[in-house]
Amino acid sequence: MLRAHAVADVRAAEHALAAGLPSGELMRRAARGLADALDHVPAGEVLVMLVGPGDNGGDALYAATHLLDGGVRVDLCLLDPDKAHAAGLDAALAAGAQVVDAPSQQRHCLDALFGIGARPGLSGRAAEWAEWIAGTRPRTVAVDVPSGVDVDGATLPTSVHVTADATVTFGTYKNALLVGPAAGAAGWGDASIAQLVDIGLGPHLPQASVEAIEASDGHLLVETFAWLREPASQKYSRGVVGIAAGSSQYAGAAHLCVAGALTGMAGMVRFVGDAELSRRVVDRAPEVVAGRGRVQAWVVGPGGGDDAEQQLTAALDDGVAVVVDASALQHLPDSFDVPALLTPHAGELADMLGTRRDAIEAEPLRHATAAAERWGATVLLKGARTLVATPGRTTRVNLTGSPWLGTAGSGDVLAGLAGSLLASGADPHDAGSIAAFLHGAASVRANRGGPVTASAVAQALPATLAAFHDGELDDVRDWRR
Ligand SMILES: NC(=O)C1=CN([C@@H]2O[C@H](COP(=O)(O)OP(=O)(O)OC[C@H]3O[C@@H](n4cnc5c(N)ncnc54)[C@H](OP(=O)(O)O)[C@@H]3O)[C@@H](O)[C@H]2O)[C@@H](O)CC1
Ligand SMILES: Nc1ncnc2c1ncn2[C@@H]1O[C@H](COP(=O)(O)OP(=O)(O)O)[C@@H](O)[C@H]1O
Repeated sequence: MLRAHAVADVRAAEHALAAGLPSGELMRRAARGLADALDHVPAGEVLVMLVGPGDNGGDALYAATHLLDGGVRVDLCLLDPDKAHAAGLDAALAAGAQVVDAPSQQRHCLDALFGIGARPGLSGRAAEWAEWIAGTRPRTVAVDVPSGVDVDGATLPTSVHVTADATVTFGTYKNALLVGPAAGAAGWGDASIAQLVDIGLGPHLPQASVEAIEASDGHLLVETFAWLREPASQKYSRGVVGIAAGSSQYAGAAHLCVAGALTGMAGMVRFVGDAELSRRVVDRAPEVVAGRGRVQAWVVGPGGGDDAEQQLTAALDDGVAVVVDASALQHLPDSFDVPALLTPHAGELADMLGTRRDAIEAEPLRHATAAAERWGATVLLKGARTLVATPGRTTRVNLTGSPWLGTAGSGDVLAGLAGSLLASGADPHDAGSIAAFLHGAASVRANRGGPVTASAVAQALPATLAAFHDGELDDVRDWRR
């Protein structure tokens, strides 16, 4: 599991660690790691460092000494020369760095304006320099976090911020490096995710503020699904998932939701719907059993028509876990007596909370968490960085997939898959986050770097699940801006 921590927790851990170390040791470790991460800058090339007034600037100044040793030329733009880290500046100047007024033609840039001490938004010369980066597009690495973003809230300011090509962070990830929209400024392009320099904070860090499942976390499956440890498992001990999806207008949603459910962990899929749709679903997927019966979880709403409300009421009356998707989200009860996983996209969450879609997209972490508290349920907010929030649990962010996954019907596959995991013994938090992980991973494996259909994602899911279980997944993270 990859973990991010809140700024206050990072600071507390830093103090605890630093107390047992020689003065300045943590900054030395950070600077060494930062210099190593800048090995793409060739000897003889000029790197311009934008240096702020705090320790973030200090990291860069000490890193400059290593880079200068290796033959890189370093220009320093000091935001406030009187406040720059004094010992770091002396060391950088002694090693051969030169101070310049402003960045100009350099092709490599280091953003060391502000780190975790940052207030969101830039003004004055910091803003001018961020605009220079945006206009000139040198290859830019941010130190710890891109300057100007909201580090804990993972939002972008209305004013200017730095957009980096990559970020080198220290000790642990920060929310803004994993969660959108801020993570977009940290360079979730080529580098895909910030590079983490281990400075020894680990033993001093408390519970994470945000976490992400990784390709190496296949053990989660065995931990979550008890029947996997039981050779005598049969279809009913694996669990039965009921699907109430599709309508005359959106018949495809029924097929896609069923396809997602069939690829999950459950032993059987039931489908309820009108007679004609049921016949078509079973024609396409003869494994499916049509009609009501005992299930361990329901999926209600994908492509649902006018009867979504009645289907949700019937599912809730069953007293088993439920995935509530799409049109069923318009008929939520005030609270849930059963384990519930709500799977809105930003527009649907906006309707649920009585706000606008752009407000959700600007602050997905806050809104997903607020909705989870409001309904006492797990909220899986779909998007480029899908979030899974549950009261009392560490919010999970999904890092797999690519923008190609934003294709009609892929949400229906996800809802079916999540329902299957729920029926098979996962709680809503694990069901939602493991489903989002597998769904994104399957889309990349189905066609890395190109378009996928929702059906192709469903087809890729079984082998993706097996590879995850066996610890054989390749890199399935978002791979391109
Ligand atoms: N934690 C760790 O384990 C380790 C941390 N390390 C490093 O330390 C970094 C944190 O350093 P830091 O605390 O000195 O804060 P930093 O972000 O450099 O800047 C604070 C200064 O900037 C100012 N300022 C802020 N925002 C502003 C804005 N928008 N516009 C204008 N001004 C603004 C702010 O002003 P104030 O808010 O006080 O008015 C203050 O003067 C951390 O990110 C990492 O790189 C490593 O060395 C090793 C281990
Ligand atoms: N830019 C993106 N990168 C990765 N995944 C994305 C992106 N955009 C959308 N997705 C994913 O695609 C799926 C779309 O679901 P949804 O909006 O419900 O579509 P539909 O209703 O057509 O099924 C979600 O799983 C979402 O997280």
